[in-house]
Amino acid sequence: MEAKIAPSMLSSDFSNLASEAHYMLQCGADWLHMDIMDGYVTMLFFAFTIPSCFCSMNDMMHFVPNLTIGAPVIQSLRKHTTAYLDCHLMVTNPLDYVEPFGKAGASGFTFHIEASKDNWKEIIRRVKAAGMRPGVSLKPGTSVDEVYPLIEDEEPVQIVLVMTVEPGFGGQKFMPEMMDKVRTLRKKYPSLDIEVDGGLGPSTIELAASSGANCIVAGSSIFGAKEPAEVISIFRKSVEGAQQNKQWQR
Ligand SMILES: O=C(CO)[C@H](O)[C@H](O)COP(=O)(O)O
Repeated sequence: MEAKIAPSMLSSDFSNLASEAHYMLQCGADWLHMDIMDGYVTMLFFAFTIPSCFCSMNDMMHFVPNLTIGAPVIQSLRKHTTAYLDCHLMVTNPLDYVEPFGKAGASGFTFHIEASKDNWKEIIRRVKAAGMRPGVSLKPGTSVDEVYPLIEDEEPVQIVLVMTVEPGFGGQKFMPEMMDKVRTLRKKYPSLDIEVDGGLGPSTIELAASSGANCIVAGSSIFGAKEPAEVISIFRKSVEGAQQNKQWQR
């Protein structure tokens, strides 16, 4: 599988998003990874202040404890680049976001299995109808077999994003135990795009690549480097080497 290196724009300077995006592409990035988080700080506020008769529990639940960007930012960035915008939706109701993200110009729409147990078929159908590439992500505590039905469906997801940290924040420590999921997926689905996200850097890329990941998301290690192009190049070499030798089979 082809290597796709996707800097996480969560670590960029949001006040200069377009120029940061151009810089990453100049440094050799294939995709730009956009983290969409719905933030549950407000949920606690609302839970204590709004009587439950005004909104359902589902309306109050949010997926991650951080609030980032939404479709308007994707729409603004799209005016400045034709790059593949790899959108990772860490939100409670992914179906509500499909049309706005399609219209905004998102390229990939990756939603969480934990937030879509009842409606993933409908989400995939609408993502494709909106012209985006569907993907599914799983949190560290979720078993990998939960995503098999979405890969084996007649309208399948085209990428699986294995979280290697708890979703919510950049700069966390890579969880090597998640590599069992990556190896299992790679052995079962040799031509699937498998993405890893969280704590990837020069010291963790070999393990991720040799387990079978071909799409690499990294924020701190790329944006924090003196030479981001060098880090991107290290990632690419690791993935290409591992894919050539099929290292996960050993
Ligand atoms: O999805 C994310 C957090 O939920 C980020 O994309 C991820 O953590 C990347 O950041 P870093 O490379 O700094 O760990």
